[in-house]
Amino acid sequence: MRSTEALEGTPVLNFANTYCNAGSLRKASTLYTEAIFRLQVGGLALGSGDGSGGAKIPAPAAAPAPLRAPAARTATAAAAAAAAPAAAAGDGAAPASSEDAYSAAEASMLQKVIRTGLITNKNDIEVQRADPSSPLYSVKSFEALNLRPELLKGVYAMGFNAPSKIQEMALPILLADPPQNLIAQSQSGTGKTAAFVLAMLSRVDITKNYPQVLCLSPTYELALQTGDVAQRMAQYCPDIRIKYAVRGEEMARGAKLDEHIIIGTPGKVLDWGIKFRFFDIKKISVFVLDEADVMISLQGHQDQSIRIHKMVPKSCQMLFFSATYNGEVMNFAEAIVSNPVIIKLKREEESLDNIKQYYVECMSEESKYQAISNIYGVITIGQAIIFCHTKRTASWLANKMIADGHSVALLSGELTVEQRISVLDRFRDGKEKILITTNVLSRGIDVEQVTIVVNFDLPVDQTGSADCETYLHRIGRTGRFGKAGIAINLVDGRRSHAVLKQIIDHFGRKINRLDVEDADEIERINKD
Ligand SMILES: Nc1ncnc2c1ncn2[C@@H]1O[C@H](COP(=O)(O)OP(=O)(O)OP(=O)(O)O)[C@@H](O)[C@H]1O
Repeated sequence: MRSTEALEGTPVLNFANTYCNAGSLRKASTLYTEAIFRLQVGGLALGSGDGSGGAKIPAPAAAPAPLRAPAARTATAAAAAAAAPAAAAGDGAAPASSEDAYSAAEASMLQKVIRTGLITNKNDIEVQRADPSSPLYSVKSFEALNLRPELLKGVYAMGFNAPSKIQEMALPILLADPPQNLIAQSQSGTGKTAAFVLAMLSRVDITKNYPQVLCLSPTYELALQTGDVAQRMAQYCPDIRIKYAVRGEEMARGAKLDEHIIIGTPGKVLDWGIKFRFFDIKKISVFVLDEADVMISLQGHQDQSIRIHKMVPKSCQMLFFSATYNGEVMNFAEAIVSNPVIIKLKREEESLDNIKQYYVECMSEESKYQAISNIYGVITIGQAIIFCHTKRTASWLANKMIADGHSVALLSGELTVEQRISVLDRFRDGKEKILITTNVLSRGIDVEQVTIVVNFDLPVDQTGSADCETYLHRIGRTGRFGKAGIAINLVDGRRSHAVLKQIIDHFGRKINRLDVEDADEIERINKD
């Protein structure tokens, strides 16, 4: 992961490291936010309504065109006039250079930061069992699991009343005696981490002062996040000790770990377990691979994870968890985990059913901006995400909106993971109402409170054709879980019209035209 490494050694990270090691990434991310603001890391334009949040604000110039009646609640007239991004001007569908490559682990981390609760999934669970003779259980309550009372108390203290769908099926397997191996897949936010953390904690034998449970995470941040869940769940079990094996954590030569649980990244765990022998890997009885697809894919940490996997004893319980597994990775997982039970929670199909889609005819980048101003002038919008094709357009738009008095967060691919986390943290907490972003946020991230998604530029692939999958992911950010959402597509020029038509044809859904100079019409989109 590029960014955290690059920041290591800076005051920002050292300060936050100290905090993270105390076990709370959430607190750390707040510190990052503050530290980042102080240091004004280049490229981050993040502002509040008064424009004082460190944003780069261009000087005001042109006023926006007025709305037709009843224009009583027009947007602030002091529009800024930063130079419009030339590359995109006149045709929002231009296939400008792609940016924002980000890893599945980063996406998962951002997801965890922005999500506030459990995602309830009504879809079916598929269970494949290697040993058909052993019966299948599911639990409807945490009491039924016969947990230590202190652990049960911790689960309830976290606000968990009943197991989630995946937990119903996974927990009996995780806690089974004799232990069973498990490969589990279910979408992000469905309670996987909580499930395996509960298993990790309940498997600890506190009479033995050495590591018994090893949990591997692909990144420093994810390891800390998992540790944070473990510490909260074990808040009434002070006798259970957890150690992070992540960068920044150092041990004296010859020292031995007496913690029960190690949560860490593969490189550090290899160093500690094999090179320095700070713990005896042969005594590990539970091995958890979080984000298993990243950990065992060829592009991921396969070599290191497999080396560790090979060192743990055969009798060790193997638990692989992931939101996704591609076919190859699943085959590989099945090959290295003996007799696994495989649980899959089918993903709820993203659908356009409860999203009202509109397009707005625009002449230029400026008129796209005007369209947004007019909409904001008429209806009250909770939180919105605006997608741009390039980071240049995104930062141009952010500057203009900030200058217009909006509270705007900007998230683009050039930000470090810490910066992205802090931006999302603030947006989730409602500190900014508008999030302007590129495709960095289009996939996999659930922002529950978003009511409007604006495609400032329609999503296109390398050839300039409609990227319908990305379109679905983007507008799927709104209208989740039965709530109605609104998607507005700003269209300028021949090419972007052609892209819009491809999207309409692809989904077979009408996208209505919205006249943003007619306040009545704008008001109606909020009511229909
Ligand atoms: N049984 C439960 N009841 C209520 N909330 C829960 C329950 N289990 C987990 N949660 C909460 O739901 C959210 C998502 O849970 P969790 O992080 O375990 O999901 P996940 O599937 O591991 O997600 P990801 O794939 O992003 O890692 C968290 O805020 C967690 O505290």
